[in-house]
Amino acid sequence: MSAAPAAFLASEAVERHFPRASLLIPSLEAALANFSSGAEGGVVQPVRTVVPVQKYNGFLGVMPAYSAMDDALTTKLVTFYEHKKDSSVPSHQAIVLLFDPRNGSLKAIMDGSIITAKRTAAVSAIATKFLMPADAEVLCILGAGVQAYSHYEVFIEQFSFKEVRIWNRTKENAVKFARSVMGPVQVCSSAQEAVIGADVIVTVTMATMPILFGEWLKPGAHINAIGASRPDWRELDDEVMKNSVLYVDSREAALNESGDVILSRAEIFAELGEVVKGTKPALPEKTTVFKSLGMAIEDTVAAKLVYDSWSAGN
Ligand SMILES: NC(=O)C1=CN([C@@H]2O[C@H](COP(=O)(O)OP(=O)(O)OC[C@H]3O[C@@H](n4cnc5c(N)ncnc54)[C@H](O)[C@@H]3O)[C@@H](O)[C@H]2O)C=CC1
Ligand SMILES: O=C(O)C1=NCCCC1
Repeated sequence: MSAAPAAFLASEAVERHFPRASLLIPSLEAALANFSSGAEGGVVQPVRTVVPVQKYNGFLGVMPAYSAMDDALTTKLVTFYEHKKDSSVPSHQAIVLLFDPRNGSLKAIMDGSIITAKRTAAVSAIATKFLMPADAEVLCILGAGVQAYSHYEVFIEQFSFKEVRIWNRTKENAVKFARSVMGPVQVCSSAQEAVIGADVIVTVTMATMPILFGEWLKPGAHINAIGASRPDWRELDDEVMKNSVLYVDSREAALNESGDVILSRAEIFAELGEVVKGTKPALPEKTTVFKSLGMAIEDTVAAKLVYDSWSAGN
């Protein structure tokens, strides 16, 4: 007897079954809490394997995870390449494979790019809910790529900022961003101009050297640091790292993969999952950094949501 053929869910199907990042927030909060509960949480997730493709300035990441609570088993394959200006392909491309945990059969192959964009933004929204200052009014986004759009969408839905600012290395793309999203966005000519006075900052660039400097920060600001996922890459300078309370998605990943954490030697205060569980405090009155590396378990719960909706014929 052979297993039923795997379903293929292209990006249109994934988008249809996962139209808004916020749909995933409850399952992601549970997954983060389970991840930070050790064996009891039932999450098995090794630090991802990353294969450098040095000749072409690219990387292949392999991200497997199993969640006993969700009874879901996946692996994501993701490539990320330094974006060439004339490149017609996105800098990040991904697929997620969903297996039947009972027997190992492959159930679905699905586009992973939308999942990556939305689940990352949803996790940042969770961190922001806990860590942003009480009276946050100004949102600042540094970067204008895929993650900038997904973060904007969920942040605008979940919070009520009075002002949104964007800066991008290539101003043209910041202007394009401001023109294509729903609400008003102020395009800034420098990162400093965008950051000064901001309450919540999202760094979503492919920078390998700091683009956010501590001397610009408003005390009490919250930063979601999404880029710089290699041990020798930075988005934040030492002053940001040393003068903030540092939250991470995974301690193990941060100490292996994050140049901002490793090179600054900043002390990790808590995993976001510990805050969700209530075993570590959120300190929204302090200046806080959430250093996100991205976790396979986030893809697992997203893939399950998509597959369950698809197989129910929604
Ligand atoms: N933490 C997580 O879970 C995830 C993190 N990421 C990371 O988020 C970042 C953004 O990803 P995407 O939006 O998908 O990429 P993208 O290629 O769509 O956008 C990258 C942005 O960075 C800018 N940029 C490129 N080089 C730069 C530099 N040296 N200095 C300043 N800006 C620069 C580009 O102009 C562009 O606006 C990347 O670092 C990516 O690896 C991506 C997926 C998940
Ligand atoms: O979590 C992910 O997916 C990624 N994180 C860092 C960069 C590549 C994709």
